[in-house]
Order: sequence, then C-alpha cells, then structure tokens
Amino acid sequence: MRAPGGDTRLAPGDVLLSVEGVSLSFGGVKAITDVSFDIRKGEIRAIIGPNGAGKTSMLNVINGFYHPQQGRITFKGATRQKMRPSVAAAQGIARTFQNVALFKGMSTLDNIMAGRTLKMRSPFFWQLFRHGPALTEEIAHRKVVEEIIDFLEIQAIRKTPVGKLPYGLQKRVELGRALAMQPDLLLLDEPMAGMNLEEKEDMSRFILDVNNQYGTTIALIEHDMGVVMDLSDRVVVLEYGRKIADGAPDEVKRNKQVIDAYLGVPH
Ligand SMILES: Nc1ncnc2c1ncn2[C@@H]1O[C@H](COP(=O)(O)OP(=O)(O)OP(=O)(O)O)[C@@H](O)[C@H]1O
Repeated sequence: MRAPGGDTRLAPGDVLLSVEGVSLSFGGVKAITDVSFDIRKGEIRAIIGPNGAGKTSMLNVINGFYHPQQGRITFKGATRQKMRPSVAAAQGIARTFQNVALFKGMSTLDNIMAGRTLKMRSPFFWQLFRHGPALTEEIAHRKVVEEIIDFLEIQAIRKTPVGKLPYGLQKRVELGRALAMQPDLLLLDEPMAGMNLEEKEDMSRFILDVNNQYGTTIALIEHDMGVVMDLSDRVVVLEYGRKIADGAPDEVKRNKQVIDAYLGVPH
C-alpha cells in the first residue's frame, strides 16, 4: 500500500513529537501539571489513566485545541506553545473524537472525502463547479479515498448516510476520514468506546494495519487495558493531571503507582 505522504526527514524511532513541561488549567482546575513525554515515529503510543486524569486535555493540547499556560510542543522539529487546530492539521496531525464527530446526513464516501479538504489546492471557485483544475484534483483525491475505503473494508456502505450505520462502523468511517488527511501523527480518543467485543477486535486490527502498512504514528487514549497492552509499544500514565509512569506495557502494568491509581488508592 502507498505510504501516506509522511515526513521523510525522520527515521522510524526518531522523536516525532515531544511534550515538555506542559501545564494546563481551566480557572482553578488543574487539568495537566508539568507533563513531559515524547512520541517516536512509527510507534503506537498509549495515553492512559483514570477518569479525569487529563488524557483528552493532552490530546487537545497536542492538536492545538487548547493552549497550555506552560510548556511547549515540538512536532517534526518545530516548537510552539500555541497553534490553531487547522494549522496542526495542515502540518500532519489528525484526530478522532471520544464521541463520533461525523456529518450524519452525509454518506461514508462524502465524509471521508471531507477529510481531504485540507489537501485541496485549487481555488474554491473551481471546486464549486467541479470544473477545470478542480475536476482533475477531485479525481486524484477520489483515488486516495477509494483506497482508504478498500483498506477499511467499508465498500458496502460507501453510499449509506453515516447516521444510519451501527456505532462500530461509524467509528471506522471516522478513522477513514482522519486517514484521508494522510497524517504523520494520528490521535485516537477512545477508539473502542461503546463497542462490543467483535467491533473492538476489528478496530484493533485496523489500528495495527494502519500502523504497519501506512507506517502512521499513532497516539491513543483507551480504557480497555487488554487493548492497550496488546496494541501499544509504549504507554504513558496520567493521574490527576500528572505523569506517574512511562514505559513498555509490561513495565507499566507492574508499576505500583499505576496499580494504586487504577484501584483508587488515596495518596
Ligand atoms: N473545558 C473544560 N473546562 C473546565 N474543566 C475541564 C475542561 N476540560 C477538562 N476539564 C477538567 O480537566 C480535568 C481533566 O479532564 P480530561 O477530560 O482531560 O480527563 P480524561 O483523562 O480525558 O478523562 P476521561 O477518561 O473521563 O475522559 C478534569 O478535572 C476535567 O473536569
């Protein structure tokens, strides 16, 4: 399968993104306190922790949705404290959401095509009339989208409005839309939430395939420990907004602070 236009300057294992000393508060609520970790090119990195630990806030900092009061983010060698989500997306960071965020009345195909918008270069005027350069461009984008539809095995639902699909398939379409951006870093916020066992197995397989076949670096938040341990290369653990552990799944699983955090042992 065709590589998704990744950054060729970095080799697998190089630091793709680093989070340094990030702190984020909402009024008096400290969501993240002085957290540092990195994500290496080609890996599957899990971010775990009990409810309210700051995981979603961290994804929102990484994709520019929240601006931390302290700390900085370095992505592909460029450092920033603040960045708009649209700029983060244009630089190669795509994400999915805890609750599916698709255009429910639009078909699978159109939703995934919407993920290509960022890559469209011809003037809006031409796009409107699907004419001239916009037509040539649309054909090229369509090819990428069709490849993704084949890859995710959703040919049968390509014309179906996504609001009519079962939840597991909606999550798969959302993954497809993020892949259509051909990201260097894919952020998945609880990709298995609300799924039954079979749907979880399917989604796990697709996440592994995206990582193996496209070589896409993935950071995911997930509550299902079995899934986390099976899928991820490294795991960072947050509790009350602080990092309490970081390492290989086996290491993290045996960490006393992590066990206590999950059992709710007070500090
Ligand atoms: N927009 C916001 N305004 C105010 N407080 C917020 C906001 N977003 C998050 N918080 C608070 O920040 C803390 C961390 O929340 P966050 O959603 O990042 O945790 P989480 O680890 O993703 O939790 P969960 O597993 O329940 O999704 C919580 O105390 C939460 O109430």
